[in-house]
Amino acid sequence: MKKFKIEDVMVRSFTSVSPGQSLKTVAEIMHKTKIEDLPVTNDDDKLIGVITKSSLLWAVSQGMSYDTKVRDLMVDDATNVYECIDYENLVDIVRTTKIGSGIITDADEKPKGIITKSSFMRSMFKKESYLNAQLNVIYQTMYNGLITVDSKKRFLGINRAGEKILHKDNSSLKGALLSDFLPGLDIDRVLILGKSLVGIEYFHGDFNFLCNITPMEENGQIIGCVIVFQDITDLVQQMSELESVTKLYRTLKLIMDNAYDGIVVVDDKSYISLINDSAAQFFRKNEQEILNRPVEELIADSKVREVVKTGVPIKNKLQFIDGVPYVVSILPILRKNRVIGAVFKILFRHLDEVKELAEKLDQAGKQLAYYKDRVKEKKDDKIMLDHIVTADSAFKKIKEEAEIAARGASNILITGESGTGKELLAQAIHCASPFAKGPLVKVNCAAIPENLLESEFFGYAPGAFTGAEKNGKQGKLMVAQGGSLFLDEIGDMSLSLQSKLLRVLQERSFEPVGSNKTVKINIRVIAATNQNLEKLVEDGKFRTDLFYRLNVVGFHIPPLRHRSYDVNLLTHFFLEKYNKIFGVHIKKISTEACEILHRHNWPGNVRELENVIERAINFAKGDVLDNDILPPYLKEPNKTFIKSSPVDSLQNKTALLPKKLVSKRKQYEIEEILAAIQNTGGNKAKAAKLLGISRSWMYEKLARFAMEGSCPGQ
Ligand SMILES: Nc1ncnc2c1ncn2[C@@H]1O[C@H](COP(=O)(O)OP(=O)(O)OP(=O)(O)O)[C@@H](O)[C@H]1O
Repeated sequence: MKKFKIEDVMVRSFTSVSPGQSLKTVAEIMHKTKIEDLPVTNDDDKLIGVITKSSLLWAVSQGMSYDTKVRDLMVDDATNVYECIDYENLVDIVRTTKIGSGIITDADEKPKGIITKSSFMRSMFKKESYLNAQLNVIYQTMYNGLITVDSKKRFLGINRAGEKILHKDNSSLKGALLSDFLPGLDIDRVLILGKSLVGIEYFHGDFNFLCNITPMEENGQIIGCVIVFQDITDLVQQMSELESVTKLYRTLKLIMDNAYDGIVVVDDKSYISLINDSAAQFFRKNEQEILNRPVEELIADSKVREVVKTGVPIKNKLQFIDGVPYVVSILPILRKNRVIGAVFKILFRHLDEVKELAEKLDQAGKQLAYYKDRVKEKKDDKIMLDHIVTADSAFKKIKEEAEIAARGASNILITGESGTGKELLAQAIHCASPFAKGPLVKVNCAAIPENLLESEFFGYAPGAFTGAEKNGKQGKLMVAQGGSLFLDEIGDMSLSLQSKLLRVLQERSFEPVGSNKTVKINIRVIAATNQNLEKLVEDGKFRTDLFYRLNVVGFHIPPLRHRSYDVNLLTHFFLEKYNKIFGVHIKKISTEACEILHRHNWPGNVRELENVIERAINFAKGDVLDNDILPPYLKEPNKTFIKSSPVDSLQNKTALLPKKLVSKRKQYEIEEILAAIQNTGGNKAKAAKLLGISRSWMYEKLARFAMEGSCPGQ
């Protein structure tokens, strides 16, 4: 603040008078200078008194002569003020002096200036407006909001920050009561007791404020209060975010510390930012000594830095640490496509343990398939032949024949690659048959653990062997009584069980394990396999007599790649099915996506197509299924023709002869294109649509076939 200076207050140009001068001279000087109190000095110019206007007027009123001397009227106990007086003392003097002015003297008591009440007031006004301006700047540039209200809680003023926070301006608040704009803010204690309130939390709508409320006093009276407030909504939000980040960090650390494997996390500069207990123990380091150190100080020749640089993950690679092989993975941490760190994971289990685990997993997988089948058996959804979707003439014929065959009781053998719909056909045959009143019991000959196969089939008598259930167990043959027994993967059945099954089929009866009671059966057997049973017979792995017993009626379902009509039809069928399941509305498939689906070889047949559509619907945005959401392997051009299911040996043979395969495939394709053109009355655009391919692609194919001369009738 500006320092008080007496020169700013005093009048400098004045005239001193001597004791011998007359009243007339004094009156003339007063009139000229407009100063009503003049210093009286002696011959040494020292102040000896003051002659005032009021004493002059008094002399005139008494009829005194104008020649009366100053010494007769002057006040000699004049208030003189030293120039180095401070502000408070000066205020005192001005307040108490009788004369109404003060003479400022220097150290030699010589007058230097005069302070009159009016000059003092002027300087006070100046000072006040200066202070006001200063206050206003502080108050307006404050980050916090500030509101003043009077003792009746009426609005007095608000600063700019306050206006912004409350979204109200000064003029709109004029005349308002505090309860109008900050309802519920209690300031009574401040106004009544004169006590300040600090750190009051106040909620207003969606906002949180922190307030300090201070009383304003004048002469011991509370005349209102000042409310300083800060919007802490963001702060509260940030605090809660910080709290959740801390919680997340603790959870992450807990999970990491409890993980069996060693985990090291690095930042974008490959400095260690996190390490779990297992890894710290493994590297025999203390967490604190390794945090924020370059990763190489912990793992000498790891590729962590490389992963951080390239963003390319390294998965399940063998790395020797202290001469021991470990499986490690290094995965980049990405944020908005930028690598911001990496996770190094070391699998502590020894590799032979991993192998053992993989075997166990495989076993568990088989068991899972087995139990899944058992659960499926419980479902009594009826599958009719109409549920089998096909536009393929060969498959349509199979459906017709299956309907006729279903009416009888002959055993049926269904062959075809994996995923072509063998089980679906078996279910439909069962449902269309007189055995439909009974159950359809499935036995996956490849999934039942070898040691359980016999008891699963024939069941066992009570107490048949140690560990057996007390009351014995019904075998599948018994459960299937009056219905159908679906023997899936029959090609995987052991030779010993094959003989037992043959006996059952011949005698239509069997004996449960550990029992000598013969049970008569009335079942229809439907067997299925994706293996070439004839070849297995040739190799002595499958009994000839059983083969003929089962193959009384035989159906071979063609692979999907030979049913390109079906690709389009099934695609739309699954689209509709998964639209319903997922509650989405993917209306169509882009032409590019259709072409990709058409070009693919479908080694996994309908199951693969169903999985592709299910997955695509999961990823689809909008209402069109586009090629970008199809799995990348479908778009790799060379793979589609090479891929062939290893299961059908006939197909395997053709797969080994690419030329033959290609020409056979071409033959199929051209036949389908021509059939489509015929079905659409020669309309090629419609034919392409029916096939789910673009017109240009169809023309291109026709032209190519015509050139190669492979087009029948062209
Ligand atoms: N023509 C079809 N119409 C509708 N769905 C089909 C068709 N063919 C197969 N599917 C579906 O494809 C999946 C695989 O079919 P399924 O299990 O019958 O094949 P599979 O030949 O028995 O296979 P695997 O030999 O591997 O047991 C099932 O979900 C089935 O419903």
